[in-house]
Amino acid sequence: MSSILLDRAETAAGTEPLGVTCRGLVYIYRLEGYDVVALSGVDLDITPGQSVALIGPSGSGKSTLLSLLAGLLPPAAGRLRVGDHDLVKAGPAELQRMRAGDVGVVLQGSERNLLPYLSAEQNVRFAQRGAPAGRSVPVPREVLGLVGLADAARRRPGELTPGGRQRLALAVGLANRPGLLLADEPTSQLDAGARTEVLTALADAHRAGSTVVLVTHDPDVARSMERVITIRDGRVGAEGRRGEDYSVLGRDGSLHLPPEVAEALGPGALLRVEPQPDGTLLLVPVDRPEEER
Ligand SMILES: Nc1ncnc2c1ncn2[C@@H]1O[C@H](COP(=O)(O)OP(=O)(O)OP(=O)(O)O)[C@@H](O)[C@H]1O
Repeated sequence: MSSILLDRAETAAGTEPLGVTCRGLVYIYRLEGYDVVALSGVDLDITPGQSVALIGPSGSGKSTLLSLLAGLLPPAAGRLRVGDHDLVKAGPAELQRMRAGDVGVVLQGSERNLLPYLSAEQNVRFAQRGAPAGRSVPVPREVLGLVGLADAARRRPGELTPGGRQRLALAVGLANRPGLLLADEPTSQLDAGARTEVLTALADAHRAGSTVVLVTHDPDVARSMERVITIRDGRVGAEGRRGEDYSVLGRDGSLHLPPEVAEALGPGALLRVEPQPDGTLLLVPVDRPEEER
């Protein structure tokens, strides 16, 4: 797959990779009669240029977090910065400008990102029409080349394979050379070959200078990212880096154990915490006193 945008020095102003800072981020869906707390205090830093997978059980808050990063949902509490944008203070005009230039969003399901009656090239051009004044955008065929669709510029989404459509959705997300690319389940419902195509396109986009954050249920896709963040019960519960797993201490002092460990111990298990001379911590399960059983 080709490689326009590969030289960061050549990228235009505003296309530097963007970082993300979340502090105590809360989001609540307010329904008639009751509230659903989807995010309950997310603390997360993503440095510019990182590639990050958000994984976790269904309903844990991954898509909600991605929507907040995209400025599509407003935080109920906490702090959220994407590059220079303070998403707590930003008004609708700034959020729209951000999505039109700095942040590319690929929604779940390729068809939600594409206009079916336009060719691949026209879809990319359509996404470029909102680019901020002064932003130099690549010609659509170059963006298509980045996702391996240089030869499909005249085809409509319906004439592409499922993997091709998903790569076109990525091209639309990359149309304005965003510093942050957000993608929700970009490989779901694809066969192994198409999944590899999409992963290659994502890797090329990452190398070209975008920070990449994606939501996935696919462990192979997650492993292809530099960091794997596990969202549990609306907050960051664990993190994986270079094949090593870490638990993350919550701001309320709570600690999620790996699910298989938590399941083996059972809820309410009593653990003695023993700091070790080498700086590690030992958690020792102990029996509850007779009178508590
Ligand atoms: N539009 C909505 N209205 C009300 N509640 C919602 C809405 N969208 C999500 N939720 C609830 O918010 C919580 C988090 O949902 P979210 O979709 O962010 O989780 P997820 O980890 O992305 O799940 P999945 O992996 O199934 O997509 C869940 O309890 C869900 O039921």
